[in-house]
Amino acid sequence: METQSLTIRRPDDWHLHLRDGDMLAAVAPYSARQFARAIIMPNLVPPVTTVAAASAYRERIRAAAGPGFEPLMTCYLTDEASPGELERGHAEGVWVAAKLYPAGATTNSASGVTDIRNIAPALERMQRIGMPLLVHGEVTDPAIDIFDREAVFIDRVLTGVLRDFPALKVVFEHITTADAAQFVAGGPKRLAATITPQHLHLSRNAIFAGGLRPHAYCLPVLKRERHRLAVRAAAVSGSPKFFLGTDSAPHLRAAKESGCGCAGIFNAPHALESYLSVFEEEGALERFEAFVSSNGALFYGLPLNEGTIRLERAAVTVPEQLPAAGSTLVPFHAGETLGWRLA
Ligand SMILES: NC(=O)N[C@@H](CC(=O)O)C(=O)O
Ligand SMILES: [Zn+2]
Ligand SMILES: [Zn+2]
Repeated sequence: METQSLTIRRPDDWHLHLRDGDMLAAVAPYSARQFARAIIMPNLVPPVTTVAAASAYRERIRAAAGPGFEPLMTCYLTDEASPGELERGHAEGVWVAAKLYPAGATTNSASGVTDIRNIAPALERMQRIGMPLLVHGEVTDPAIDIFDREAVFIDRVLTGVLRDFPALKVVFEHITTADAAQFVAGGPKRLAATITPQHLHLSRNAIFAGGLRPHAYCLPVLKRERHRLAVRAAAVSGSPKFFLGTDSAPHLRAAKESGCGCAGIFNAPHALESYLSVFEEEGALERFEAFVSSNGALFYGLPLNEGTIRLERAAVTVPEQLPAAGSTLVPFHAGETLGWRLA
């Protein structure tokens, strides 16, 4: 008989953009409704590079999300990243991890790292204190085709980081390729990956389906079908190295539907249901809970959440748009009907 409902430990989101100000106020409740904790991305303008900025941002998030949601803060690494500041923020319980954006790789990455060698002292310190490195894993070399930038990052950067810092914990964020899935699966235990719902549901054809579809544009860009299938297989494999990280990345409608549209998909409103439909299609419902509620916490060395949530079978139509910051956001799956609902 078909499963009608699923009760699981409260899940966490290991990769989330909440932005700030009016946008933060509009989007935080969607995540807080589903997740107990989230790793908060630091790519604000200006980026979150100091303990004081992270601590103040954490308070703004708590206020916007309400009780029962714990923001886990990250430090944005720049060429000038200070080992002392990283260690202090980690020791004070403000920073859980630090994020590497190769300069120019994605939204608000202009202050990112221009050469991995520049952050060697920071990585050395993080390795020593057990602070994970989170990576946007794409090279920025304009000579490299955009669809190959993740695979080339493995060879040009990630392999060297893992070799030179043999105890550093690394999360390869939002993986999109068979190359990345295979690299993580075959790598050491201290290497893991987050997976977004869009990279499980869509191949790059979605960007061009009947016309140009800005709401299917994110970075790393969607890849060809064989990569989507490999990422799906990794997600439902039961391996503890893969876990939920939505990469929900809100940009107002006008910023997406533009002559130079922003990269990012706002998937927070129905994230869990979206992942669940993938696990159901793959016949892997029994592996859903580990992917969404325990693999990430175990990797980070954090306690598992107390309490449970329930998902039930029901047809839910995702709105075409949602209000935010005096304008609108178009959510992932807009206008589609999903088969599950968070009770
Ligand atoms: N994923 C995206 O397409 N965009 C993210 C940045 C990122 O995670 O790379 C954003 O901040 O908008
Ligand atoms: Zn990224
Ligand atoms: Zn992101």
